[in-house]
Amino acid sequence: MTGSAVADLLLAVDGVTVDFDGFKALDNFSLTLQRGETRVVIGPNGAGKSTLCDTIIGRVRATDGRILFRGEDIGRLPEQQIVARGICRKFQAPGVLPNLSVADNLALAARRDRRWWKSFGFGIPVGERAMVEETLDLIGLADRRAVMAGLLAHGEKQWLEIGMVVATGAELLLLDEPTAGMGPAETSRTADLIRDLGADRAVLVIDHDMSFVDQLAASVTVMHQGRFLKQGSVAEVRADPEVAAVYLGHAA
Ligand SMILES: Nc1ncnc2c1ncn2[C@@H]1O[C@H](COP(=O)(O)OP(=O)(O)OP(=O)(O)O)[C@@H](O)[C@H]1O
Repeated sequence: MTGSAVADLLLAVDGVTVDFDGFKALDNFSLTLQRGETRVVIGPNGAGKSTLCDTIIGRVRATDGRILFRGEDIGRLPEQQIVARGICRKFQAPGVLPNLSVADNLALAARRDRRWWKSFGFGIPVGERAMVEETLDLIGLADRRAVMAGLLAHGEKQWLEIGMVVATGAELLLLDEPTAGMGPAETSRTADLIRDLGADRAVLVIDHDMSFVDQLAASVTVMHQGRFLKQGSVAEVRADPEVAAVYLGHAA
């Protein structure tokens, strides 16, 4: 590996096993992500995709193996410290605050001082305000900034939540089924948004929707029974008979 490739290595999941009382939800699983890379993780139900995200964010502990973020072993850190290091996860269900405006939801996410209730009434610091403006443009909701988040359409709520992950300043974004419940037009806009998330971050996406995965045009990792099965382009993965047997066969 060249020096710059090492410098750009953001995440290394290295031989991780998660053993739930003898059942291996992850089994010697490895994956690396460079800065600027988007990776989609697919696999049939129970393949271990959520457990992978849970383990990266510190909700589940690896029984074996290491998780390195920017070279630091984060495998034993509590979740808040992992988030403070620059990893943020968006869950499938939207988690926006419905009675706050779009801009205020982003402002909360952008807060460096997490004791936001102490300072929320005293205005938003300049750097955080800039982050809110940047994120509003990125997620295409600038003209909806004053709308209460609870009044947004389903797709808009999902984009706001992706924006909230971005506004934390995280370098590694974990997106769990960002297109859940969306129609084709919203799905396609979500693919555009994720592609736009920028060269400075890394994005790990879990999704079942192959048309969305196609549109993302990102590298795909296929998991099966907690193990790495294949990695390649969507076309390579689609053409792979082993993948067809374990994943596409189930999905059809
Ligand atoms: N806390 C737990 N205790 C025991 N088994 C668990 C636990 N969490 C997950 N598992 C099991 O580990 C396996 C992997 O689950 P996981 O949710 O990571 O799969 P997944 O690929 O995300 O599946 P899906 O696509 O259905 O969400 C499953 O068989 C699941 O039942």
